[in-house]
Amino acid sequence: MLLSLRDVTKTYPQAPAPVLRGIALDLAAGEMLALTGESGSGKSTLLHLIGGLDRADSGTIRVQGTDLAPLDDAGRAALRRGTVGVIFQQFNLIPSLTVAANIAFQARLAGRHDPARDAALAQRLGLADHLRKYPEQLSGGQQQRVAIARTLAPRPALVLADEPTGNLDEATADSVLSLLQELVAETGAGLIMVTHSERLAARLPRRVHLSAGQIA
Ligand SMILES: Nc1ncnc2c1ncn2[C@@H]1O[C@H](COP(=O)(O)OP(=O)(O)OP(=O)(O)O)[C@@H](O)[C@H]1O
Repeated sequence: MLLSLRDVTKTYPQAPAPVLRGIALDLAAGEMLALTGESGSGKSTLLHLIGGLDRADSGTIRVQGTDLAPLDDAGRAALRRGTVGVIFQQFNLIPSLTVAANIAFQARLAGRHDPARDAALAQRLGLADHLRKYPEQLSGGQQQRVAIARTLAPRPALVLADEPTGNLDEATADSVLSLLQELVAETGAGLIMVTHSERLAARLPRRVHLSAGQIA
């Protein structure tokens, strides 16, 4: 199993109640899942735990069989460099780097930089004519396509996307999600995408709905 969660619980310090309770979830390689739920239901928190950006209080999270609980910060960072790729709503590109250098960034950190892979991704994502530009010179849709290329370049086994099209208009969101799905499918990775949009959730084969910190 690519991803396996059992009885995962999380309470933020000073919070009156747990934000996640008894979460169990399996995701197989190649599976794509939409994570929905109302604002504050714990979607981003769950994604952060899976990506090793934060720690669960109890329960187990395994990525490709590796339990995240005993990993130190370096171990978690290594997981995000190579195995788990994260795409954010705000793109999070590095403003001082060109598009080409942004695309290469993650794979370089992972020691897996492959210029041919970068070129192929740039071509597929319609970025080939923008490689020498800087992020601020691109539209939102173009910036998110750069972020997708950066995340997919090292061939992560699991892609986590937190409202990846939340800052884009409907038509741009549709085309960016199509590209993301196609490219993830080609690598056989798993995908978990947080979305508020019924329309976008319906495009993924599987949906998990969070309600008040539990899977409904
Ligand atoms: N770092 C934090 N410290 C304390 N409380 C937090 C923290 N991050 C989130 N929370 C709280 O945890 C709950 C769940 O937040 P989370 O961001 O996971 O929800 P969400 O479902 O992703 O919401 P949204 O759809 O609005 O992004 C909320 O009540 C939020 O206020």
